[in-house]
Amino acid sequence: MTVNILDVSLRDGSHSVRHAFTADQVREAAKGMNAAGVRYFEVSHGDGLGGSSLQYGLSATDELKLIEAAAGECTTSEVAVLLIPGIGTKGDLQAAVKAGAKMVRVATHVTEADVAAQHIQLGRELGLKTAGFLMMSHMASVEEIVKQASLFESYGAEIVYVTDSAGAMLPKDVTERICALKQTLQCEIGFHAHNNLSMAMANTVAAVEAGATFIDGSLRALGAGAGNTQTEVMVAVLEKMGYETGIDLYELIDTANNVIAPIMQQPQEITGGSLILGHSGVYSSFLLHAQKAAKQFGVHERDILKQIGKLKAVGGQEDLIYEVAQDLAR
Ligand SMILES: CC[C@H](O)CC(=O)C(=O)O
Ligand SMILES: [Mn+2]
Repeated sequence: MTVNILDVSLRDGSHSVRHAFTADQVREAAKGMNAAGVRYFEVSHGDGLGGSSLQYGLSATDELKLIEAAAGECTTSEVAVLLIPGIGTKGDLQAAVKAGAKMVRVATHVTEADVAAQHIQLGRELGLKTAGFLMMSHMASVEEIVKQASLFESYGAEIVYVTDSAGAMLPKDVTERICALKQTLQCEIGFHAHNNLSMAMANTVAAVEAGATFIDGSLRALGAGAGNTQTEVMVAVLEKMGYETGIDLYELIDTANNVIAPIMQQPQEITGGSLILGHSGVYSSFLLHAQKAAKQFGVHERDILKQIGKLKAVGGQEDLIYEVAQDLAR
């Protein structure tokens, strides 16, 4: 049995380093992942193509330069990009392909797959490996996820991901969703975790056991909030479970330790803030915005995050974090 691992250190990790990756850092990480046999790894702003902005955070280096740097190191690996319709455009995807991208994951809020039709179709027309990525999957019922995933499949997605953006799911939530998708869809199923409740590895194991064949991880867990399932640990766990990953564990550990660890701006751990992300069901990428707003308005980050969870804020509503902080300060 084979599990395809897609590493998101150079995309989800962009949130964690405040979008400050340099071309040299990306080149070194890409070189290491290619040598280790990682089939796909994602490169772009944390919020996907076109994400560099005041709203989401400005990139230190143009993401097309990062994609080019990564693609230049690939002999067997392929560079993936994330595209959130409305943040990135079809033009951004075409430019990413010119820079060397071979795969696209079109991401929408879990109840809004219909906004992805033309982007998924374009991905297929461009010859890319094309996936749909249902963000904040904890917010929808199993029936709703099946409905939305079926839309992705009908547009041409070859893989549909259940994405635990808030790190709020428990293994039984993952099992239910992946099993229902396996029963209904023909395409492959993927899973993306965040470790805010320390459930990333348990959820990943649940996903694979339920039939998911594409799994995300990041080296040293570099990602938003408490980070993702740690790729090098996941490779070891999957090997012990008897799955083929095609990855050389030692090469991957060396890349994690020698390239990714020195880039990290803070330890990738479960802090009070990231714990509340998982507990209240808040987007992992909201954490650093909440910390900034907390400082600016003299309130506690966890009060902001708890309120954001109550408001059921979704990606794109980062400005609400500052409004909530201002209200709390009053
Ligand atoms: C804001 C985009 C987000 O980081 C995508 C993702 O990785 C997730 O929803 O977990
Ligand atoms: Mn993520």
